[in-house]
Amino acid sequence: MIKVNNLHKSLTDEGNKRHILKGITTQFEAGEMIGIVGPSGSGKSTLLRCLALREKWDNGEYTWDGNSVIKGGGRGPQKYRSKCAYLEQNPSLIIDKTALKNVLIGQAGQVSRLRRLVGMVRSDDYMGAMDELEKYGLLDKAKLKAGNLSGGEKQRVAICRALVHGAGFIAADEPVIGLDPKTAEHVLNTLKTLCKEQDKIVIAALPIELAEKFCTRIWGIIDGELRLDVKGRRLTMDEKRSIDLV
Ligand SMILES: Nc1ncnc2c1ncn2[C@@H]1O[C@H](COP(=O)(O)OP(=O)(O)OP(=O)(O)O)[C@@H](O)[C@H]1O
Repeated sequence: MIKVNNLHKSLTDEGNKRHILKGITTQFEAGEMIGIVGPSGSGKSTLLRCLALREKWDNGEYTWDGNSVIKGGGRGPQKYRSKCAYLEQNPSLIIDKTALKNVLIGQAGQVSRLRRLVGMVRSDDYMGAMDELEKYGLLDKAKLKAGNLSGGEKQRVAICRALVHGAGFIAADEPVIGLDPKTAEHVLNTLKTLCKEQDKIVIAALPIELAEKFCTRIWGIIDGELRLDVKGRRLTMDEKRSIDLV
């Protein structure tokens, strides 16, 4: 169980300090797939980056299975960052390295800088990476340079990379934007299966119709506040109105 209490985050834009997340309090647990919906600029990406320990918190408490990760500000220790993965709209793969190498090296933020720098790979890592790529139908792409993969393949390589390095929680920022509907469904089904069969936690910023279709829970965020927290289902007009989505 992950608990967030009173998360605050401000950002400075051209010298002006803006309060972006205003006291987010929530909790979530293994197996949940949560869709975050809300208008543009409401704070979805910032919340995801804070939850995945990719950005410093100004204030708030964060506990993971009862253990304190953040108390006050900061970004939390590496031990916890390695349990969190952050999937971006366009996965940050190293384009001139193979899919396999990308999986082995890991993502900055999740894997320690030293390990990425040294690029040390054990035979167990190699086998684990190949197993994971095979599970996601990417075995024949393992030796291809990441720059030559399609958008959906890149996103699945990023998911493999997260899992190989021990992610229990994946925060995904609009992971299917720009993908055709069939590929988008494939990526979202992959994430859904991870939650259902491997007890992972996925929290993803998604268009409302995809959140309704794929998620077990929906959060609605507006102006940095969590206004809606319901089971995954079609939202009513009143609920959509409450987060300015009609
Ligand atoms: N680095 C930054 N410096 C200053 N302000 C920022 C920074 N990043 C984001 N913001 C501001 O914080 C607010 C929330 O941004 P965020 O990207 O979290 O929203 P969002 O809901 O994900 O938006 P979208 O749906 O358009 O991606 C916006 O007003 C944005 O302009």
